[in-house]
Amino acid sequence: MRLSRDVNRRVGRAMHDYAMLADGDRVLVAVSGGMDSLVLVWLLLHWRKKAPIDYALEVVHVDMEPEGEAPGAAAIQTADLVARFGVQVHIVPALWRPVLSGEGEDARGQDLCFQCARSRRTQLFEHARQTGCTKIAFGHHRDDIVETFLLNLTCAGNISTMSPRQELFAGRLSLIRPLAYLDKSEIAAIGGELGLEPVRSTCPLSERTRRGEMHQLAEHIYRQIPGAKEHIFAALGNVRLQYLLRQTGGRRP
Ligand SMILES: Nc1ncnc2c1ncn2[C@@H]1O[C@H](COP(=O)(O)OP(=O)(O)OP(=O)(O)O)[C@@H](O)[C@H]1O
Repeated sequence: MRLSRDVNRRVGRAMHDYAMLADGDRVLVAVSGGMDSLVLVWLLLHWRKKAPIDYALEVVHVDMEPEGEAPGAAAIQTADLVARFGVQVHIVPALWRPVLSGEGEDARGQDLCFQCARSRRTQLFEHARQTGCTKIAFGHHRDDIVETFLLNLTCAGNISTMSPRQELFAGRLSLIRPLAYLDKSEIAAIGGELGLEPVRSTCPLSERTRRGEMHQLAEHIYRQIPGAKEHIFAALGNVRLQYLLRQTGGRRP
């Protein structure tokens, strides 16, 4: 299958703007079984065929519901889908799994989504270290980047988002997001053309998270203001620090 010229150009621009891949890289690709990360695996394989550089891919799924020592149903489905691209998935059983005791919080009142994502990331970092991968590719896209910005703005009181490339551990590990310039709908269209049926999330909280609320808010803004998504995304790279609240009274925050 071929990508449209526009999609191809934006993937290339994201890769280039953030120097995402280099010759000889070993890249861990984090695949959840959702459409975005499945398309990501396909895209990185497709890109390698025509790029002037070569890189190795280690595709990893953190199994949130293992059946004892064996992989769970969602992990098996994910591995089967990725096997269609001729690639094997390494299934890693989750070290930490949420125990629900109410509205998305554990017995100590901590946010389960946050803990779950943090634990999964830690496992992915460790797997990258063990397999000699210096980059981890995630399936986040432009909608995720805008919605994270809205989340941080409205719920955490800061102006930030997830960067298309983020350096960790003094540069020993980079997180990359090659789909950063694509919309979720464009990724779904690619997945549809590839005949992919994503694995349904079995997380009981997936429908009622703060992120879900940010998605609704973003959709509302886009309906009211044409071009708002493009403007918000552009604004994240066009910060006018002198027009923010920078106290100059000598007081340290
Ligand atoms: N269980 C998992 N194992 C490995 N990687 C994961 C897992 N869950 C999420 N990820 C990675 O984190 C990214 C963001 O996860 P998130 O939960 O927001 O997305 P998703 O809706 O579950 O799936 P997708 O982004 O694949 O459609 C995914 O694109 C994927 O790269």
